[in-house]
Amino acid sequence: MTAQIIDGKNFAVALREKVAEHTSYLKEKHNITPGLAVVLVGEDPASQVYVRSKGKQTIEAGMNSYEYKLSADTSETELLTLINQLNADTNVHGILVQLPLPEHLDEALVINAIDPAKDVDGFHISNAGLLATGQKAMVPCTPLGCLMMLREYCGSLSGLNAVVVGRSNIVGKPMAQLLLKESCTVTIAHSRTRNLPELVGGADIVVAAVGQPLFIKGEWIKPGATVIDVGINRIEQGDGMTRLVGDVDFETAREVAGAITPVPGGVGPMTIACLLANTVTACCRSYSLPEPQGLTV
Ligand SMILES: Nc1nc2c(c(=O)[nH]1)N[C@@H](CN(C=O)c1ccc(C(=O)N[C@@H](CCC(=O)O)C(=O)O)cc1)CN2
Repeated sequence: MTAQIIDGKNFAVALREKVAEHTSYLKEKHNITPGLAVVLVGEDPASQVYVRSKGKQTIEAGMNSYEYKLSADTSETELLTLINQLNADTNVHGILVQLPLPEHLDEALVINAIDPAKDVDGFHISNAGLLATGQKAMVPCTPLGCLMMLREYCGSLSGLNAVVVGRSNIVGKPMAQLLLKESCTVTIAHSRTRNLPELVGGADIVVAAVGQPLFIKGEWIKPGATVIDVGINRIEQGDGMTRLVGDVDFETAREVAGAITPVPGGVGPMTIACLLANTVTACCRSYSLPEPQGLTV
């Protein structure tokens, strides 16, 4: 059996279309344009690419994009002052601070300074708590994108065994909460888990977010399982070139799985599409307008 490839690029195109449709509805019916502010501190090359892409896709969806590029030596006070200004700005419905931050900045302090209603990354402690208690939250973009694709491929997830490999606040933990909310039986594993091949072997759904290239092997996977690979790792090819791979050994896994996301072109494109979706959701909530179907869970 060769797995069906879950094409995240197609999913992202469809989601961005929904976002653009609702944005134009908000403009026409309510004279509101959703606005997203993205803050980048420093010159990390990958972050610069992601931030550029976020700005471009925000504008393409018809929303307002506000970019703030701060030098790597920006102080915590300067960054918090900017966040407070954005919190108070009624044209800004979503605020995002690109991660990772330079080491001298306290990530938790910075994230928790964002107004939770504008926290379109869903990283604020209030949103994490709301999600963990099954209440309406801003849902982190990468897990949200994974869940949207899983629902489409598996239909009902109720009763399925799901293993999330990875325990980060950004992906692993919220992913596990979302799957639990879908009535999956969820196991959170990580790089130190002792019987990982055995656990993965019992899973109908495997979400790999461990941050280690090719960590999960095809022979661990249960035949027919759905595999979602969140990893984005650049590895040396041997000829001086680098190649992007996930946390799953795609070539062996695709021979066993029922469906699998590739890297690149799987989860990654959905992350930015979900960010746009969260911005529209945050905008609607801020005006107590009905939320559009299909932009969140
Ligand atoms: N504040 C945030 N910081 C970071 C997040 C986040 O969600 N919020 N996630 C990542 C980076 N990221 C978005 O910010 C992101 C990563 C990857 C992709 C993507 O489309 N990847 C492509 C491959 C791209 C490449 O060639 O390098 C793919 O997988 O197909 C989009 C967004 C960390 N920081």
